[in-house]
Amino acid sequence: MTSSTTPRVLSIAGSDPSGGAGVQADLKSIAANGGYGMAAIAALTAQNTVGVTGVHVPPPEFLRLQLDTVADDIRIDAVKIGMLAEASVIDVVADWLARRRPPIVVLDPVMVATSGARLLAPAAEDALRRLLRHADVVTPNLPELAVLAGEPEASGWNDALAQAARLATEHGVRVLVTGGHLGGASSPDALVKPGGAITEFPGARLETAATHGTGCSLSSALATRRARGEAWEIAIDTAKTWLTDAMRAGSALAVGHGNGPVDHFARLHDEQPEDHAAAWWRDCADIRAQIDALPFVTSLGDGTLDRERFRSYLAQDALYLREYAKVLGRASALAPSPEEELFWARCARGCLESELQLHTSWLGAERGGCTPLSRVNRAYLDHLSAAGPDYGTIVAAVLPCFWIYRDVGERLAARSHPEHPYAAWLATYADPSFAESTMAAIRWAGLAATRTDAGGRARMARAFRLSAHHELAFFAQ
Ligand SMILES: Nc1ncnc2c1ncn2[C@@H]1O[C@H](COP(=O)(O)OP(=O)(O)O)[C@@H](O)[C@H]1O
Ligand SMILES: Cc1ncc(COP(=O)(O)OP(=O)(O)O)c(N)n1
Repeated sequence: MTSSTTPRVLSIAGSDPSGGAGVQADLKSIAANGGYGMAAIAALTAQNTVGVTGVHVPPPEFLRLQLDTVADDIRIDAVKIGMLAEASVIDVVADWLARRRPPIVVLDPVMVATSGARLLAPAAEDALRRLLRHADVVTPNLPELAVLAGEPEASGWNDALAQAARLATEHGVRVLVTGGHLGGASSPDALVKPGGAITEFPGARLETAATHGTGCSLSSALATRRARGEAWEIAIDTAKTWLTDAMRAGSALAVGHGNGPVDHFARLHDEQPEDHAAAWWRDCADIRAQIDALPFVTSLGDGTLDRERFRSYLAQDALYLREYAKVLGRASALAPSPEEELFWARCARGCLESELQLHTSWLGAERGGCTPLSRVNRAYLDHLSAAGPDYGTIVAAVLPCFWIYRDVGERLAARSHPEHPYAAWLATYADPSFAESTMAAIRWAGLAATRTDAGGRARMARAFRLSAHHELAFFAQ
């Protein structure tokens, strides 16, 4: 059997037949954030967007059977725990975690629905506190935080942070306190660690009724993103940004008459990673047309390019690649997931190998020193080194080098023939592994655009276009 990089995420929670909260929301959230979702049902509710009309708790032993049966067959990378309803159910989950704990456990301590209905028996609150020691992160809203801490509800955000710090330290668990129940213009969240270290995630409050299941959706997105290798702080940031987009799009779903669901797949409708990259590509069509028309490119294609001119291009290319590799190294260091980290690191290595190859096969043995860096090359490299400081802007800035080189190279390679004076060089453009790397770089840069906000996307678009300008100047020098 082959192994997959798609994390398998199990929700242990209650069912919401209206699809906005509970396991139904969890499964959508897990899928929308790049995981494979599974669900063991701890309780059933009869509810809609207006309220809860009933709760039914199946025998806890049947939950134990669901959990063991799934774990007997499937590697579980992360668990998200939601509504557990009663102490006997919580005890089954605690016992299962003690026996077969998956590496990541996110606990959403569901107690009361927005509509006011109780989803946890008051007598089960102690059992839920005992479950905290099995979790990596617990994600209470303000009323839930107060119950877990055994204190009155916090009167403001600073009060909530202090309460979360006490809870985190007492139980040795990270607390992601969510600010949806705060009044005012903002809806911040904060990660509070045992010992009291706080990382805040600011957020503007949206004026929307699409708030049903926000806590469920956030906690399962967080479990999924962490299982994809993002550090806790990055995973919270990306999950919250995703949820905000899903909430914003929720009202357009027009589901129900009360507090409607979020649109978990809002990005599927209107924001594919490829869409961003395609827009940047379209936006530099004028620059690409100028590159195609350059004497250097046309004469390389028809074989009339002057030898010295070609050699000087290769010498600048070699100098460029050494510095470009360092920028790719920065992208790797800032990458939010291990896959991206590895990808950019491999590209950096590939550049250094190509630079070496240029010397061994085309330029002669000596590296550096002989050919001075041209003014045009310096300007391009300065632009790349100054890109950032965020990951998205750096990967947008490095992308045109992949993409334009691949695009121009494809057409040049097609003009080659056995007698072509540059046939050996044109053959390097047809390397399928470079085509694959280019596709992957486009995908990762596009994904970075979906993770950031409008300002970040504008910076990425500018960085891409500016790099395309430098590509033009590089070919023209
Ligand atoms: N009106 C809103 N605008 C923006 N974000 C919100 C809003 N309401 C809730 N959120 C966010 O949704 C997530 C869940 O929040 P919260 O309402 O505190 O939990 P729960 O749904 O468990 O009651 C948090 O990230 C919170 O900041
Ligand atoms: C079955 C089920 N589980 C959990 C909830 C509560 O959802 P949550 O996201 O915490 O908040 P609201 O939907 O109540 O705003 C639920 N309603 N049903």
